[in-house]
Amino acid sequence: MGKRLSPANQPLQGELKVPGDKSISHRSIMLGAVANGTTTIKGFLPGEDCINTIKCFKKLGVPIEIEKEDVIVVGNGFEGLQEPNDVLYVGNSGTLNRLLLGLLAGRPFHSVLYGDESIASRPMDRVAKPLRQMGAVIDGRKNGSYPPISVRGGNLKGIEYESPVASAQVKSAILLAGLQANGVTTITEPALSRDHTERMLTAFGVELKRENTTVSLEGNQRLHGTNIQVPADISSAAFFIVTALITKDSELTLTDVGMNPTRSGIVDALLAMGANITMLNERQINGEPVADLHIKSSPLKNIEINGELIPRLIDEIPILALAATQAEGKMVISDAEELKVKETNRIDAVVNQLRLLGANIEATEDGMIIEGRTNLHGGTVDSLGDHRIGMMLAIASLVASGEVVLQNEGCISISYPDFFPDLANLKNN
Ligand SMILES: O=C(O)C1=C[C@@H](OP(=O)(O)O)[C@@H](O)[C@H](O)C1
Ligand SMILES: C=C(OP(=O)(O)O)C(=O)O
Repeated sequence: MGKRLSPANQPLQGELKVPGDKSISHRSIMLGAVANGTTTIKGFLPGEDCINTIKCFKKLGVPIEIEKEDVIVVGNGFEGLQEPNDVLYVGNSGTLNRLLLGLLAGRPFHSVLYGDESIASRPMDRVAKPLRQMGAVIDGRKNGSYPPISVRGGNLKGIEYESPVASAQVKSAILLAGLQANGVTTITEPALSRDHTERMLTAFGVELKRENTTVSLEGNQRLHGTNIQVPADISSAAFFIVTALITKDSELTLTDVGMNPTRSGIVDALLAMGANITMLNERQINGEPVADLHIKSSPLKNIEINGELIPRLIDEIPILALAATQAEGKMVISDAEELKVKETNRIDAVVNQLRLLGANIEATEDGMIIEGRTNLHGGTVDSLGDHRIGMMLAIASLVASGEVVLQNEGCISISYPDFFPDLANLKNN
């Protein structure tokens, strides 16, 4: 069947606070669970990925309550985690699977992690390899590389690790294991990936050293329960930022958006393309930069997207590709092979689905090339079970000349359960 999206060509007007940051929401449960004392989380994202994080930690014996808008986690240190009686379901979440492996690598018991069809094809060797070097016993499909994956942890020793990929999931998994290891753990990455783990560990009282792309910490440190306020997710905000820019006469304010420099590459890229985006009320919450964004429709010019910018906007590439179809000139995205190991192969998914609407776009080995400015037409497209592809295609329907039918739109609730009602409110203002 699919969801029928009629062409809108209508401005977006008004103010919106998008839901809480997914990366920060996951981490707030994980660190709260292994801290000593109570952690109260405000602005937690109630998307499926983060709900699965809560369920996994409940199975590990951690009391977690949802009280109105707040999530309350009562941690009892790393020792408070108990061997689960059942397998741990990580759903669609790479972040949950990889960070949980890191945490459990330090626990002297057996756990099995499994997820949905997409997770089964996402590589885990990038975390399993360094965690084995630290002393954990990890096995899984295809020679221990793919989920379902099992871990028997304990007795870890610190390592010095040079990661071949700029991945916050790899870095965070190693740091979570390192906290339980004897000695110092150091990780260096080829470019700086999102640093929410480092910032939040500091908020929980952990001491760590950071220099450029290297972070290190001493093992056997304790975390102290704290209060966490989760900023609005810039990755969710990106869908509305781009909509406001590419639809006529739009004017939109997005409040409390997380503007961590390791995440704000999408705003930098759009500003370089000529976007009218103003940052207001810039402030810090729990060591995370936050601002309100004011966005007005703008004529855009395509630029090249590559290098150190890539990890700073990796999840926003699908919506950036849509923006490029509406901008003047050619956008070349390169150095983005990591897109191939997300919820789908996002190079193929973006190219194949946008082509169905008439986009002039082609895949390359490590990215894509988009020729603007194209009049998109209607058609039947598919999220392929990937929430970011689903939202990008829903936004594409707003600038298409005919009806777009979006198949498998249900996955959008993985990161943004109220995406369609929020979009409708901004259109009706
Ligand atoms: O650590 C995190 O919260 C995330 C890290 C990124 O993945 P990688 O670590 O694989 O780059 C990102 O794509 C994902 O959406 C969330
Ligand atoms: C890649 C993503 O998440 P994860 O790796 O946690 O599945 C995403 O949300 O775009």
